[in-house]
Amino acid sequence: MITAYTGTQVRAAEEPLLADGLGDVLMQRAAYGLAAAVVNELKSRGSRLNGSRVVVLVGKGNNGGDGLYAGAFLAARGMRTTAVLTGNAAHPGGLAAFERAGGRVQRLTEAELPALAAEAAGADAVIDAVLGTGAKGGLRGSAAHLIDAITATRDAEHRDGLLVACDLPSGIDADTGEAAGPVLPADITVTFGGAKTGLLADPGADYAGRVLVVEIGIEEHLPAPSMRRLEEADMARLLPHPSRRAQKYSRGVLGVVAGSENYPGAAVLACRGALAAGVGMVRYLGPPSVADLVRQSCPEVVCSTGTVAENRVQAWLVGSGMGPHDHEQLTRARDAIASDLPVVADAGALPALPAMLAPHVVLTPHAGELASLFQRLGHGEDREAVEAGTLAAVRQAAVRTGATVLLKGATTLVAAPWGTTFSQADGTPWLATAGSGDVLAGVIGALLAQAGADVGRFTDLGIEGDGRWAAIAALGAALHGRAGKAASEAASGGPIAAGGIADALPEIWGKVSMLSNYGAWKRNSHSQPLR
Ligand SMILES: NC(=O)C1=CN([C@@H]2O[C@H](COP(=O)(O)OP(=O)(O)OC[C@H]3O[C@@H](n4cnc5c(N)ncnc54)[C@H](O)[C@@H]3O)[C@@H](O)[C@H]2O)[C@@H](O)CC1
Ligand SMILES: [K+]
Repeated sequence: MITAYTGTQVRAAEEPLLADGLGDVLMQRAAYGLAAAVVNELKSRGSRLNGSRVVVLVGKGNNGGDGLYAGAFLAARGMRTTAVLTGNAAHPGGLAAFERAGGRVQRLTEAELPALAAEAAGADAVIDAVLGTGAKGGLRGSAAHLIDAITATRDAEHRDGLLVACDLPSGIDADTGEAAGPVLPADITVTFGGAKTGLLADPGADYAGRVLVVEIGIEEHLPAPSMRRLEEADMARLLPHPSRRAQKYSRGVLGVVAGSENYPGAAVLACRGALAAGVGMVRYLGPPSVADLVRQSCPEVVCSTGTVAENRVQAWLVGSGMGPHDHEQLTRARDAIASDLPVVADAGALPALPAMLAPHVVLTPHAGELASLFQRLGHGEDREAVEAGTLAAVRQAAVRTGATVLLKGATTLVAAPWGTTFSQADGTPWLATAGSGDVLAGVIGALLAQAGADVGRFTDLGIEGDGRWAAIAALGAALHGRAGKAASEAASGGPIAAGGIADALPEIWGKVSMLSNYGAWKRNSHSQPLR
């Protein structure tokens, strides 16, 4: 599991060591990890280290101190290293070490700015150490102008020197991932003690590139993470496995209220997603013409008639491919939400939600749908505002609705109404295709239907109480993302259609389970009932 923390959490974890006078030791560890990452990356690019040109952009705080000590390590390895001091001061110990190692120091002035920007744009590597967790707002003044000029020159001259962010890209909010000004987009972010939440939420994640965590000795003082990302081993532990005596009803039945005369395909894709994700049975409720199509496309699905109350299921999926005029379907969606069973509410169900929901209701909006939801709740965020602050938006939506909210995007975020947040980035941009969300809703619905009463697999991972609904939604996003990626890879990196995501999913599930000893134990352990 990748865990992430707010800047405040990391700084609090540093406190006991700072009190013991270990501040400089922490900084040297951080700087050494940063320098090592630069060296490794330059080597993997085939660059010669000796004589290569490195520019360190240095702010006046400890982030700049990290950058200066890292620059000193690199200068000592024979790199031609320049530190550009963007503030009116610099970390004294770091500056002295940098100069001792033979680094060149330049103060940023308006007159020098164009030459320094050109030097940085043409360098083999730039270390961005202007602002870290102590930043208040984004880059301003000459530091902001310098970043703009470096970006413009790199673009104009097609330069691709390595860009490395020290702890986080300067100007990104460590907690929220918001960017309040220009930001240099990094190839790698080397972050210290633990990932910062802002690196795992867009737009911060967009600017961070690959995130490497360097241990500096504060880790045992960190509290419970403020954000988590499920990796393969976690997925394997959370995936349900049928017990030897399982039968279709005990494995979970998902009721699907989706599709309409206008969008019949959404019902099919939602059912295909559910069937691929281990559910015992799918029951479909909807207009007869859509039911016919579902029967033809997925003969495994049982098409039922009647009301929600008349159909026995363990969870509901409602809303995919439904519009505001599909009154009968909307009534079913509302009844399902009121049923006390776990529900995934997608697309057309989102405008029909009651004011207050519960965490076992999982909403799956994209940014535009979340903005509409906010507007109905009487708050003004538009789509742009949601995209500029995805983490704050998803958390607010969860708090305001009381539901678990999954915000779809390049980085998918899931927030429980209190506490737990997940960030998954398992997919490929090819997943942005019509019907992809219907498959995702089906996958999450199937996992909700299989949730049962076994909370042990969640608490084993430190996920308590109602946080498990968010974990299930994150697991669904992880499976969906990886299946999409696998489908594209099977097409040599080419495009995928939504149905292909469902087709690729069982193999992903199998591989994830197989790679985990826990999964193997669970499959072979006949005395362990699922539910
Ligand atoms: N505290 C510690 O012991 C450690 C800190 N580390 C590094 O220290 C960083 C945090 O250091 P600091 O608390 O000094 O904070 P920063 O280095 O992030 O920045 C704080 C300084 O920048 C100024 N500043 C804040 N916002 C600004 C803005 N928008 N424009 C211009 N100047 C602004 C502040 O007045 C202050 O002087 C971490 O990100 C990490 O890189 C690491 O060395 C590990 C150990
Ligand atoms: K930085």
